[in-house]
Amino acid sequence: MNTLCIVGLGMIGGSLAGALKQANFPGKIVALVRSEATGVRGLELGLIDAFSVNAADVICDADVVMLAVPMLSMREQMQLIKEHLKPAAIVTDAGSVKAPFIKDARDVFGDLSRVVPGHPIAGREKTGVDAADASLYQNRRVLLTPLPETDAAATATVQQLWELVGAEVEVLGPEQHDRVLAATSHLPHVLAFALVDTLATQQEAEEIFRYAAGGFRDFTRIASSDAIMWRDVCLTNREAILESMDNLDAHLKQLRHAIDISDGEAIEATFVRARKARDANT
Ligand SMILES: NC(=O)C1=CN([C@@H]2O[C@H](COP(=O)(O)OP(=O)(O)OC[C@H]3O[C@@H](n4cnc5c(N)ncnc54)[C@H](O)[C@@H]3O)[C@@H](O)[C@H]2O)C=CC1
Ligand SMILES: O=C(O)C(=O)Cc1ccc(O)cc1
Repeated sequence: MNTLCIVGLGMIGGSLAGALKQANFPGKIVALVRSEATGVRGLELGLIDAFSVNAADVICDADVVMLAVPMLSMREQMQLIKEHLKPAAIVTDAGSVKAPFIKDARDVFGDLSRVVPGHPIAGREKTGVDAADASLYQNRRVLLTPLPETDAAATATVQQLWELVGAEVEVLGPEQHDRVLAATSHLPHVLAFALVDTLATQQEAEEIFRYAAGGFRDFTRIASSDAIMWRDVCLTNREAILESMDNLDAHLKQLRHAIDISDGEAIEATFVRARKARDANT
C-alpha cells in the first residue's frame, strides 16, 4: 500500500496516523478534514504528510481510505469520496456500529467487494486531533466484519494495517458485533451519562460531586465522552441498545426488590456472582 487517506482526523484517525508513523509505515498518510486548522495541527504533530478539505485532492491517490467520523456522518463522507476513489481502492472504517455502516456503504457504493468494515475496541473519552495517542492500539483488539462478497485480499490489507500498530485482529459478523458491543460498550456509556445527569440535576448536586470517591470517578470517566459520537451510536444501534437497557432494567428491579425487603442473601449472591464474572474476564 502506498497511500492511506484518513477521513476525519480526530482522536481515532489521528491515533492511527501517529501509530503508523511510529511503526515506520512506508507509505504516505494523508487526511481529508473538515477544517483547515485540524489538518495544520495534524502536520504539526507529525501525524500526516498532507491534508485537504477537498476530497478530490486526497482521495484520488489513496489505496486505502479509513473513515473515522461519527456514525451519522459516514454516509455523507462516502458520497463525497465516491467519485474520486481509484477502482482498486479499499474503503474501511473505525465506526462503533457495523450493520448501519454496511447499509450506508451498500447504498452509496453498491459493490462491497473492496469495503472492509472495522472497529478498534480501544479509545478514550477525549476527542479531536490533539487527543491522538500513538500507543492507543497497542495490544488492543480490532474487530473486522467483512461480508461474504468482501475481497479476502482487501480484508488482509486492513488486517495488516492494524497489526502494524500492535493490534490483534478478530473477525465476526456485523449483527453479532452490534449486539455484543451494545452490551459491553454502548450500555456502560449510556449508564454513565445517565448516572451523572441524574446526580447533576438533583438537589445537593454540588455536595454529591464534591464528596465523590474514586469509585465514582472510575464508573463515570466515560461520561466525559463526546455527545455527538454517542448520540450517533444510540441512534444507529437502537434495537440492540434498547435490549441491553431492558435487560439491565429487569436486573436492577430484582436488586432493588432484594434491597427493599432486606434480602441480604440475594444481595450478596448478586455481588459475588458479579465479582467472580469480572475477575474471571478482565
Ligand atoms: N472515541 C472512541 O473511544 C472510539 C471511537 N470510535 C469511532 O470512531 C469514530 C471517530 O471517533 P473519534 O475519533 O473518537 O471522534 P473525534 O470527534 O475525535 O473525531 C471525529 C472526526 O470527524 C470529523 N467530523 C465530525 N463530524 C463530521 C461531519 N459531519 N463531517 C465530516 N467530518 C466530521 C471531526 O472534525 C473529527 O476530525 C466514530 O465513528 C466513533 O464511533 C471507535 C472506537 C473508539
Ligand atoms: O473510553 C473508553 O474506555 C472506551 O470504552 C472507548 C471506546 C469507545 C467507543 C468504542 O467503540 C470503543 C471504545
